[in-house]
Amino acid sequence: MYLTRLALDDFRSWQNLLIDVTPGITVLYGANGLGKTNIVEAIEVLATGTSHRAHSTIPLIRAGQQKATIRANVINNDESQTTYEISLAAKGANRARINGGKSVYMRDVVGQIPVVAFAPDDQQLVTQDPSLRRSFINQAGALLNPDYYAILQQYMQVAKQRVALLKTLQHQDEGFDISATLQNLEIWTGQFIELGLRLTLAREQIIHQLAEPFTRIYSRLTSGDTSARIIYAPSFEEVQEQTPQESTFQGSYHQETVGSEDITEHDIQSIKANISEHFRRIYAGEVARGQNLIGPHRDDVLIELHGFSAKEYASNGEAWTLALALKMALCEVLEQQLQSEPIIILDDVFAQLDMNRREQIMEFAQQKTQVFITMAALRDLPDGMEAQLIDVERCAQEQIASQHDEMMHLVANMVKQKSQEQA
Ligand SMILES: Nc1ncnc2c1ncn2[C@@H]1O[C@H](COP(=O)(O)OP(=O)(O)OP(=O)(O)O)[C@@H](O)[C@H]1O
Repeated sequence: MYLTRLALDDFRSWQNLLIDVTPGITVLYGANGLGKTNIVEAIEVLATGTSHRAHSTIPLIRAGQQKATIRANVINNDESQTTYEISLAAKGANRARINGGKSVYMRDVVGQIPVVAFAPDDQQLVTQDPSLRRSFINQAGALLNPDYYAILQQYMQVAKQRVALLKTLQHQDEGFDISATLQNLEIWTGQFIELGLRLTLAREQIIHQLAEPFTRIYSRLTSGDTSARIIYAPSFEEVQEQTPQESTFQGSYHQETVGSEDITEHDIQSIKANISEHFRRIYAGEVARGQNLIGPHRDDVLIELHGFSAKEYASNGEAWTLALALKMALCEVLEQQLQSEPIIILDDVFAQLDMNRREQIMEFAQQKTQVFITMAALRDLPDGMEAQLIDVERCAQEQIASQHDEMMHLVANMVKQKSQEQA
């Protein structure tokens, strides 16, 4: 699968952009701040519904506008063509279209185009706080599990409603009859557990799929270090109790982790009952803080090296290689599951990485059907690499020229209207 055309309207810095691309390597080059990352970020958002550098839709929409549109023509494995389009709204629901048809949900488009992006700050996946690892697992989930994105959206919605109710309870005056609000909270808590558990089990399955290739690829990148592990750490500890994945912190590690497909209906009912019980214990604290104190929005993925937490112990170089192995593991799992190579994005990786890592990433990417590379200066292009070159400064100038034309057209129309009114 590969892209042949990308069109953006009011996405980040781009009022309008239209680029035609070919399979193989496409290099987007130009000075800092021209909008190169914005272009590849649009591909990532179209593929996964999210961006690794934005937590909401607002920053993705051009400043002062209400809506951003990303459109791409894709050639599928059977050589047919599909046009995918998503519209991100500053207010209200985001929408999507396939082949210019009727408006559909974002979830109908998300996951259709397999894309994995590599960036120099990927090592933060290992060293920084859990929200980055949750973003990674959400993107992986959107690509690997057709239900994942919809479950995540519903969970976030219910989590928001539940917080609103907790805050209402927090601010009730003494003597106020709170029984109706409590009843309401009970209903939302039930839904929160239901959706939260589905999300937790989906995430567990994704980490289960990634675990073996991650360890193997890390070993290959480091010429034989087999100690790298990823372990899912769900906020709903009740799931882990039911499906233990041993960490090397506590002793010997079992290569065979438990996937969510091994969990029976009986297990699920018992996990739900235990989570409900947990909520009863923390309920007063939730009201006091006005927050959902447990749930997948507090999950983490532990990354270990030599039995220690990589977040605390890994060197910069090790952290970068761990992150690289994680992204490459996702590519491998996607490839096996979809029988098609994912599209690869290498965002500004060449200028900032040492020669060894540049070579590792290039060797990997050069075998893929389509690769997008952004770079400030063409001199960073590895010697002998054949690529389609896109001058982003020229794209930006064309955009300014078309804005100018549009403005002149508007002014001309206004003058015409005025003179007609006077006549
Ligand atoms: N929502 C937005 N509306 C308007 N402009 C935006 C928006 N979001 C980002 N920008 C602008 O986009 C520009 C950055 O674009 P981008 O990150 O793609 O640059 P780049 O070409 O990749 O640069 P570098 O080589 O430094 O990484 C900045 O000037 C920023 O102000």
